[in-house]
Amino acid sequence: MRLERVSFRYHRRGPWVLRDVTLSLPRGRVIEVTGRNGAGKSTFLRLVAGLRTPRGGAITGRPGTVGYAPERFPADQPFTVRAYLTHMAAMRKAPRSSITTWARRLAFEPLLDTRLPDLSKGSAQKVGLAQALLAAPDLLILDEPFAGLDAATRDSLPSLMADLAAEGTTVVVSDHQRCLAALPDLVRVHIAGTTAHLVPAPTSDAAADPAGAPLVRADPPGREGGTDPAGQADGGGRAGTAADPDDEASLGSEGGEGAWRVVEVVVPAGQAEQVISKLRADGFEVREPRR
Ligand SMILES: Nc1ncnc2c1ncn2[C@@H]1O[C@H](COP(=O)(O)OP(=O)(O)OP(=O)(O)O)[C@@H](O)[C@H]1O
Repeated sequence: MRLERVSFRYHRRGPWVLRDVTLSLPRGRVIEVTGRNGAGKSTFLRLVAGLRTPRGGAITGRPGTVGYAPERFPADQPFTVRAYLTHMAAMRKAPRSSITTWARRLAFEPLLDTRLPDLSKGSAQKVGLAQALLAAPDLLILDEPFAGLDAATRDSLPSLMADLAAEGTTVVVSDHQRCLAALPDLVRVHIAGTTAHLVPAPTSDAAADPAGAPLVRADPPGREGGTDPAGQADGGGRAGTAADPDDEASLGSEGGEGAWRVVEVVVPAGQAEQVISKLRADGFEVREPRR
């Protein structure tokens, strides 16, 4: 997959989050995305996942099957874990057996008949991970997957990712805690000041420079708009829940592949919250019309 001069901001006149980012994400590797709070890690992941479209530049070579787990799993949905994953498996044409496979592997099988809102944060994270894994994605994108996990699951996750990468999946992971640092062959993308560098992992031979000499470097003109709106994030990870309803350009139809379309969905009032939760869980942007 390649990002070619990719630029993105959430609002037409807002500050750039990423500017002219050019880099390639190698297939079949685990790619760790690092950067300070508000640097743009989640934004980068949403762009890579195709949940947001670049304002400028293009992303090419995205594999066909993409799994995405947001930073916070939207657990406010009135389903049991089993019903939710069954729905997700059907949507992604994944075999139902994949539900048990991942429930066992991520150690939440006893919770399959628990309602999503009743899950602990860590268990909800596991369900979020499982839904991303159901369809055996070629591109797996995980936003801070280690947060809230118990030690056993946290420890097993890096090797799970390495196994998937060995089978050809490109695994892109944002990780504050550097839980992946010990993985051999780790590729690292560091985001700072509207740019993203592809850097050698500290364990790699090429990493003689501890700061990580950039292999490819974007050319950042600096964040426009002056202020860094850190803290205005949409609550973490749900694609596009905080877009400005006036900002049609936030649909990102210009530049990049896979333009978005706006469709209106009319549902019985009593089911609206349920449908909204479902759509958001599936990674779609939901905007409610102004009253
Ligand atoms: N939906 C949104 N609408 C407007 N601005 C947003 C939105 N989501 C994120 N931002 C802004 O984009 C910038 C990058 O945010 P992002 O969430 O990508 O950073 P991050 O590196 O993932 O942060 P953290 O480490 O805190 O999770 C921040 O300035 C943030 O306020």
